[in-house]
Amino acid sequence: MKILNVDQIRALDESTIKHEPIAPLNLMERASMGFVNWFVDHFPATTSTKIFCGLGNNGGDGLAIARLLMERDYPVEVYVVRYAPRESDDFMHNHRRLKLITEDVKYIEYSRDLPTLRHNEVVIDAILGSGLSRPADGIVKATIEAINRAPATVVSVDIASGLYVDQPNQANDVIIEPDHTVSFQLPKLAFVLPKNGKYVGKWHLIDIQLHKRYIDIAPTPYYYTQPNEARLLLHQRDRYSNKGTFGHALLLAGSFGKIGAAVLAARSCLRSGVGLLTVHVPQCGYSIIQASVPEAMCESDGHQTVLTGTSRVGGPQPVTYTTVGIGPGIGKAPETLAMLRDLLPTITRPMVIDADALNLLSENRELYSQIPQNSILTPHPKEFERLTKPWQNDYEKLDLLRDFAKTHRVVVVLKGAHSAIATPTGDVHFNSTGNPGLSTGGTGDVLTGVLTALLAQGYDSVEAAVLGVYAHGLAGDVIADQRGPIGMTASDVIDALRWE
Ligand SMILES: NC(=O)C1=CN([C@@H]2O[C@H](COP(=O)(O)OP(=O)(O)OC[C@H]3O[C@@H](n4cnc5c(N)ncnc54)[C@H](OP(=O)(O)O)[C@@H]3O)[C@@H](O)[C@H]2O)[C@H](O)CC1
Ligand SMILES: [K+]
Repeated sequence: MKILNVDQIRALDESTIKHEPIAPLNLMERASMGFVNWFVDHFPATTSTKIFCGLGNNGGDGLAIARLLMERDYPVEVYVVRYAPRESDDFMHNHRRLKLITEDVKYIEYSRDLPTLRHNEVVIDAILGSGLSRPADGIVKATIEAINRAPATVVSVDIASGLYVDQPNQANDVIIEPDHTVSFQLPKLAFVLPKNGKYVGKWHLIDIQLHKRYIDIAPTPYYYTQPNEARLLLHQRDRYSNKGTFGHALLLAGSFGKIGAAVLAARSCLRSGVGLLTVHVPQCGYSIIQASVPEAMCESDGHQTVLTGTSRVGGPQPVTYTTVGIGPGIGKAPETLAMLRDLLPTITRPMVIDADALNLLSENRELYSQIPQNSILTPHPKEFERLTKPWQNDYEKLDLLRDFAKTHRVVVVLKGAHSAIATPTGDVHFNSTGNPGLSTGGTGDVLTGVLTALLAQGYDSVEAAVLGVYAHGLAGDVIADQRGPIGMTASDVIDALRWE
């Protein structure tokens, strides 16, 4: 699913109005009706509801929503925040329509006009929407602050008032902190950026049948992975296939005290459909791998505690493997760096690079040019900062991410809420699965195993990253549904992986 910028969202509205065709007011009615249907599903008709409206079309939505909820007998109070002398046409029209059914519309011009908000009430925030052009100040700011202070449940229409759709807010901007955002048709970039979490809450999309053709041809680098899109990426297995069909992966993982990382990556690699797996670990890990991952072959390194790449016991060279994954638990010993230096030029196919392998790269940036094209790198934000440089906000981080992927012609999976997958062409796919339960040791090792398995099976790097990250998050969601996110382990995630 595409994520469009604010100008495109405006043009999409206009295109819908022109091509459907539909009057702007009727489009507003359709959007408001969609919101109300969502609201009715979530809050009973006894819910005391206060709607705060601005003077633009977001406020127009709020007035239409007020009328539609009153028609359904919700106890609704309407407040118009009068911050300017100007009102949009569709605001005015909905204002007139509302006045036909109630005289009781209140106006907020000064702080003393603000009502008291109680915990058992719901506030609908329709003050400012995608038309935000400057920080909230004056009475708008005071109203937002009062809503944020209140114990009431808050639902924002389209986007939290004060939050920009696709550009950074300043640190001292005053922004609604909603429990829910109910938006129209497509996600907004602001929704998928981790730092905006409290300004978005849970977000929901209402299909208001905006012009499909416009969406189809609109250029954008940003995508949000939908379940059906992920499912379409899945390769179907041929009945006549054999284990050779699904590749032979080599995982270079583990060091003394961190052999568990190798075990987790190996198990998830096998659970993700690899044909054959060889795990290369320091000597101290040999028996552990043999005993705990019997399906894998094991190669012992010449070194007791760290990877050096020497003395592989009868193992073929990396070049003969379909795919190599490196990083989980390897540490940063000088011998391991030397191994990485020797290894990179010998690998011609995309590989998976994670954890301390990324840290070794960031400390030896001359190696960037040796990374095989289309490799998948899986940094968490701190690792990504080491690979690049610090950023001021999520938008700057996104630029760095796209730049890095383009410059080095790699796929970068920046892990976090809505993991962002940047491609060598500069596109970014935001993941739609996963939950805070995944923030626990070992889940990154599991992801490395998953991605290594997908590359070994012949998925291209972008598809492998989009599908693998989606499936990994979905496994976390399945566990969270069953028994909550707290206490989830990386091993649980492996067990919950599904490829169907
Ligand atoms: N397809 C859809 O998504 C649909 C969306 N709809 C709704 O329409 C709004 C967008 O409406 P718009 O009128 O463009 O924008 P706003 O309601 O956000 O407000 C614009 C006015 O507010 C002024 N403004 C901007 N920033 C501030 C501020 N900080 N303080 C005070 N006033 C502000 C702005 O002034 P300018 O000087 O910039 O012109 C405007 O006067 C969208 O969010 C949806 O809710 C439609 O209902 C249908 C489909
Ligand atoms: K709003």
